[in-house]
This record gives sequence, C-alpha cells and structure tokens, in this order.
Amino acid sequence: MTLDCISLIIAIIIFGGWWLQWIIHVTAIIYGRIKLHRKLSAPPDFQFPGVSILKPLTGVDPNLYANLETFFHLLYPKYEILFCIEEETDPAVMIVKSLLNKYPNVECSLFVGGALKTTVNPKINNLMQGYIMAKHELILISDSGLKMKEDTLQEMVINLKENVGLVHQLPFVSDRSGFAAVLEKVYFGTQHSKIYLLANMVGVNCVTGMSCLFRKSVVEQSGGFESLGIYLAEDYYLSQICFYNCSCNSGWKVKVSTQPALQNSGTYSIGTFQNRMIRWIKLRSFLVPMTIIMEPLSEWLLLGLISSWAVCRLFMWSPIAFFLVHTLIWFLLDYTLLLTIQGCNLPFSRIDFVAGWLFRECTSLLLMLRAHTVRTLTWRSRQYIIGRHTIGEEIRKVHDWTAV
Ligand SMILES: CCCCCCCC/C=C\CCCCCCCC(=O)N[C@@H](CO)[C@H](O)/C=C/CCCCCCCCCCCCC
Ligand SMILES: O=c1ccn([C@@H]2O[C@H](COP(=O)(O)OP(=O)(O)O[C@H]3OC[C@@H](O)[C@H](O)[C@H]3O)[C@@H](O)[C@H]2O)c(=O)[nH]1
Repeated sequence: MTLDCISLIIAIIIFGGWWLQWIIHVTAIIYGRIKLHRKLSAPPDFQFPGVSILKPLTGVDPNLYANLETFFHLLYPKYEILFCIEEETDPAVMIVKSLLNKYPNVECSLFVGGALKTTVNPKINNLMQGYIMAKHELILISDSGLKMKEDTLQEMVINLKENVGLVHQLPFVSDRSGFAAVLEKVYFGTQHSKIYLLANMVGVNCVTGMSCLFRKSVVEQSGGFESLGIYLAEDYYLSQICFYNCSCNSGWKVKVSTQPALQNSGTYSIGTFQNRMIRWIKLRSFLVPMTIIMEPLSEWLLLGLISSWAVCRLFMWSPIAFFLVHTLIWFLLDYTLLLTIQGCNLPFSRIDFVAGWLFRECTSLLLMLRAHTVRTLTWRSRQYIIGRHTIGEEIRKVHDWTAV
C-alpha cells in the first residue's frame, strides 16, 4: 500500500470519527432534555422504603455545615443518616455533633474509627462501620461535598424500580462564585456530562460514586461491601456488581437520577480541580485502557486539528476555515448542553463561559499527559501505587484535613 493510500484511509477514519462525535454531542443534549429535571411522582399506593444514608467525612470546608444540614430537611418519610469519620481528631466530628444536637428528631449516628484499616480504599474503609450498622435495605452513599434538594431522595427512590439495582446522580456543581467555580461548571456540564449521559443511555458502565442509591442485598450476594475496598475506583465496581449480579437474570439495571448531583464544597480552586481530574483520568485509564487514546481524541482541540487535516486531504477544504466552523459548532453545542444540565439560568455571563470553556479545553490534554506520566495517584492525604482494575497500594500518608 502506498503512503498516499494510507493517508487517505486515515483521513476517512478521522472524518467518520468527527461525524460520530456530533452524533454523540446531539444525542447527549436530547437525552439530557428528556431525562433531567423532570418531576417524578410516585404511584398513589407507593410505600416509600426506609433509606440509610452513609456520609463519609474527611476534614471540614466552609460549606460543610450547610451542606450536611440539607440532609436533615429531606422530604422523605423514613431515613437515617450515618456519619462516618476516620479519626477522632478530625474537626468534622464537632460539626456532626452540633448537627446531632440541633436535630434530635432526625435519626442519625456518628461512627469514628474507619482508621482501623481493613481495606485500601479509604472511603470504603471509612464507611465500613456505618454500612454494617445500616438498618435499611436501601443504602445511599453521599459524598461530603454534596448538598441535596428536599425532594431528591424521594425522586431517586421512585427511579429505583423493581428491576433497578442502583440509581446514581450525574455529577454536577451548585452555583458558586469565582473562576474555579465557572471552570467546574463548564467541565461537568459539557465534556463530562456528554460522555456520562451517553454511556448511561447505551448501558455502558460509567458511574461516579458521589451519590449512589443501591440495594444492600445485591452487594451482599456478590462478595459484600468490603470486597470493593481493594479497588480505588470502588464506584465503578459497585455498579459492575449490578450489571452482572446473577440473582437477576439479565443483571440489575443502573439508572441516572433525574436530578444532577450538586457538589458544593467550600474549598475549590483551579489546582484542586486539576488534581482531581488527573486522579480520575488515571482511574479511567486502568478501568478502560481504551480511554487513553479515545479521551484526547474526543476533545475539541485534538479532534479539530486532525479533522482539519483530514478534510484538507479528502476534499482540499481550507483547514483554517474548517477548524473555525468546527469550533463554533462545538462551542454552541457545549453551551446548549450546559444549559440542559443546569436546568435554569447560569450564574455567570457568556464571557465567563467563553473564558472557562477555553481554559478547560486548552488544558485538558496537558492533564491527560500528566495523568499518564505520573506513577502514583493522590487522593486527599494519601498516595497510592495503582495497578490493573485500579487495585491500589498505599505508599504514603500526609496528615492534612483539607481536600487535595
Ligand atoms: C466512539 C465513542 C468514543 C467515546 C470515547 C469516550 C472517551 C472517554 C472520554 C471522556 C471520559 C469522560 C468520563 C465520564 C465520567 C467518568 C468520571 C470518572 O472518571 N469517575 C471515576 C471516579 O469516580 C470512576 O471511578 C470511574 C467511572 C467509570 C469510568 C468509565 C469510563 C468509560 C467511558 C466510556 C464511554 C463510552 C461511551 C460509549 C458511547 C457509544
Ligand atoms: O481518605 C479518604 C478520602 C475520601 N473520603 C471520602 O470519600 C468521598 C469522596 O472523596 P473526594 O471528594 O475526595 O473525591 P471525589 O469526589 O473525587 O470522589 C469520587 O471519585 C473517586 C471515587 O472512588 C469516589 O467514589 C467518588 O465519589 C468524600 O466523602 C470523602 O470524605 C474518605 O472518607 N477518606
């Protein structure tokens, strides 16, 4: 085969991939519009089952008290909150105790001592005691940085139909001020939600564990909660259990909730966001190695550049004009997707969106490069060596209560 022939084939593949990307983009918008921000109502005779809410806490941030307080105001007939904190000296203990005093009528308990290490995953380790003591069949794991609307739990339970094993919320962020907040909203409302929604629409396992409601019995039949602790991406394997649990012939269904998760940590910065992205990219590369190649190729910049070359090769179109049109359409679809996920007005101007969008798009490839070149993975105060399936080994602990 001649070089000319090879370049022609590559150009055709890239051009095909470019079209596929638009299909994914538009489908995610349509799916988001159909699925999200819908008010679900329970059938008249529906009995809401009890829910045990597990809250893993590590350190405090300026919004922690207010975020946790939203869980005391849920419009739900029967639930308990189980706060889990690794160490007695963590200042989060004081915050939880003051909430316990303020709301004596809400059933809740505090478990301290997840530090008695049995598994490598610090979140599972921290939650173990609470999980064992949870008295309801339905468990909601809800990360420390989340706040919740009054009707969210109700809505998640309504989504947990008979054949559904797990309901999760699409990660999103609440309205906060500053450029880092814009950046987070832009990321979670565009590139992230596009893939997350599409994967869940077609039934590909793509679940982030920040807010997951699941059936305890399903996990117990598949090795138990503790068995997830060997993985650093315990969320992926939690939902994998549902997909492959043999007690339900075709596996349990995994559903996205109609309300996106509202991350509302009071500690946020560009650096925190980027470190977290590096950690997630690294986890993904061990879960689905194909993402190492597919992720950069699904970004505006790289796909735009190689597609401009491809159309020049195929049709002799001007690569610059093509790149500009590609950018304009991508930008408008991203803005439309973000509005869909937000479900109401954005808290920032269009200029802020342009700045956040450009910054994220131009730095994403660097974050991928960084993730694939560092050997270790850092999560809060701990450093790990990570291997196949995200099985980890802790190598260092720096004592610091702030989020890294
Ligand atoms: C021809 C289709 C090309 C699609 C290429 C997709 C490349 C991936 C691009 C971006 C990745 C975005 C990932 C979305 C959310 C993941 C968030 C995350 O990393 N969470 C981790 C931490 O909580 C968690 O442990 C991991 C969860 C699952 C990750 C699985 C990723 C697989 C994505 C595959 C998507 C395929 C879509 C198929 C569409 C036909
Ligand atoms: O050492 C730790 C680290 C974290 N955690 C808890 O785990 C939860 C998630 O931690 P972070 O907010 O740092 O991390 P992320 O939002 O990136 O987590 C997300 O990605 C990694 C997955 O394994 C998690 O399930 C998912 O929630 C928090 O509630 C945190 O308090 C611990 O209990 N101990």
